[in-house]
Amino acid sequence: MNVCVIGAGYVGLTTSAVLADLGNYVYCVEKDEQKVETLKNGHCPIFEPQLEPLIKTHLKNDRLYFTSNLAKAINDSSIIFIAVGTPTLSDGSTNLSFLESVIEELSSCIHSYKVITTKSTVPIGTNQKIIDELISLGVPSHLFDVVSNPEFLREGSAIQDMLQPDRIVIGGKGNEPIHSIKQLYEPLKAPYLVTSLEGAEMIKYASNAFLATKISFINEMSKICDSYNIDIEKVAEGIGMDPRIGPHFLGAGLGYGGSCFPKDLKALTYLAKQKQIIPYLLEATKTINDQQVEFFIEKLMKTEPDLIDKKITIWGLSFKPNTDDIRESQSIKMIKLLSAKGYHLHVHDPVVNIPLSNTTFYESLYDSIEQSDVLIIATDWELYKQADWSLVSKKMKGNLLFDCRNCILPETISHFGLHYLGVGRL
Ligand SMILES: NC(=O)c1ccc[n+]([C@@H]2O[C@H](COP(=O)([O-])OP(=O)(O)OC[C@H]3O[C@@H](n4cnc5c(N)ncnc54)[C@H](O)[C@@H]3O)[C@@H](O)[C@H]2O)c1
Ligand SMILES: O=c1ccn([C@@H]2O[C@H](COP(=O)(O)OP(=O)(O)O[C@H]3O[C@H](CO)[C@@H](O)[C@H](O)[C@H]3O)[C@@H](O)[C@H]2O)c(=O)[nH]1
Repeated sequence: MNVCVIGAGYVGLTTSAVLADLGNYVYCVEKDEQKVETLKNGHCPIFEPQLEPLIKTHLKNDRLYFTSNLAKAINDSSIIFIAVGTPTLSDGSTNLSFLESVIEELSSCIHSYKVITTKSTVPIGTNQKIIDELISLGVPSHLFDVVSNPEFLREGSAIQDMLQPDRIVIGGKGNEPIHSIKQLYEPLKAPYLVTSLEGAEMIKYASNAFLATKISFINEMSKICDSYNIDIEKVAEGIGMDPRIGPHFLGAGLGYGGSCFPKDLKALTYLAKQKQIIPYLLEATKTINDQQVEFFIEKLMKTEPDLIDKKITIWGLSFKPNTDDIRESQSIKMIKLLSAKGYHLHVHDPVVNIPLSNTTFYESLYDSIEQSDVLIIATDWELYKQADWSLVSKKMKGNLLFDCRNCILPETISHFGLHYLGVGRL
């Protein structure tokens, strides 16, 4: 099949590479011409495991084209995916300006039947508005159908998530467009859930809200565990053994960041309030997450009150491991708060290197801890979990390891004379 994907971000690039891998011919249309040039040369502008090799393979075998020419891509494709950003506005509502310009551009390019498929996460009612807008811009209704096909990939494992989805949600009206999308994904052998446009939009928000709530729940439990000297990791394991709860997303730590949970929680809260519903649980989830970094800093200050003039090293800048995405990174929030308190920080990250005030960046993991008094792990990269603790303890001046992701076993480091501080951990 010939497919067009609009937007070469995390979702657009993964969708393009995977659809090419499934045997389709894919145009990936991106408005940023510099990005298009980078991609045409086989370089991926983002760090996402497995993505660059897949892009290179399908550029070579002519299944994947990068372009900024929307009209040609639309003319040659029967299915169009929209994967542009839908960021938050200051009142919590969603900035749909990228999507709106795509619809306007599309309206002048549709001359034969197209299935327009929204992968971007959009507020309830947006897909219906796309239909109304295209018609009002003069596109005959028999020349298109609109389908909502929300994306559930996680950064850091995007390719795997898209190749082996837990489910494929398709929202729409009529059999023909839904059948086309099912045909496209047929090789994935995933379970389908077919619903209305609005149902699919809501499933995406409810999924992210539920996962974020699970994280805030375990973070609240970890504070209670902390004050009663109970190991939260055992508690998470114990509750997770109940299949009604499940073991996933019970990792206590600095809280969630990234481009999705914070944004989608705000959007759903806004949507609820638009209908005079007070979303108590969503608000509590956000409040807990917002306080998490301050809670960790207080914990650090209680253990090590005299930190001024001491060398503090922080490992990890990205919002989670295996990505270079720093959107809403809790680690960066922590660095900014500590820096505002007058501390100078020494940081390392395997893929992110951005300028931050009062911060020295190190390329080398072990150089970053030379003569450090405190080492803070803010992102649970495998590299940090596998660190040479004997070397760490030799290089550091002090001995405090503050594990903000509970990703190191306390007994692993205690052999080397390091003092472990986690959350809800003995
Ligand atoms: N990042 C994720 O892990 C993830 C997962 C699931 C769903 N989503 C949702 O998918 C959507 C995209 O997210 P993302 O992280 O990939 O976004 P992103 O910001 O990384 O990328 C969006 C891309 O679209 C391009 N773009 C904007 N307007 C365009 C236009 N008119 N024509 C062509 N290109 C245009 C931008 O230049 C950018 O490269 C969002 O709605 C997001 O909520 C994201
Ligand atoms: O037990 C856990 C699991 C995750 N996190 C944090 O939660 C955030 C989000 O992690 P994750 O969900 O793995 O990454 P995302 O790439 O943001 O993926 C989420 O957001 C995407 C965009 O909507 C969805 O498609 C995915 O299904 C959804 O998991 C990160 O800061 C993690 O550190 C925790 O603190 N504890």
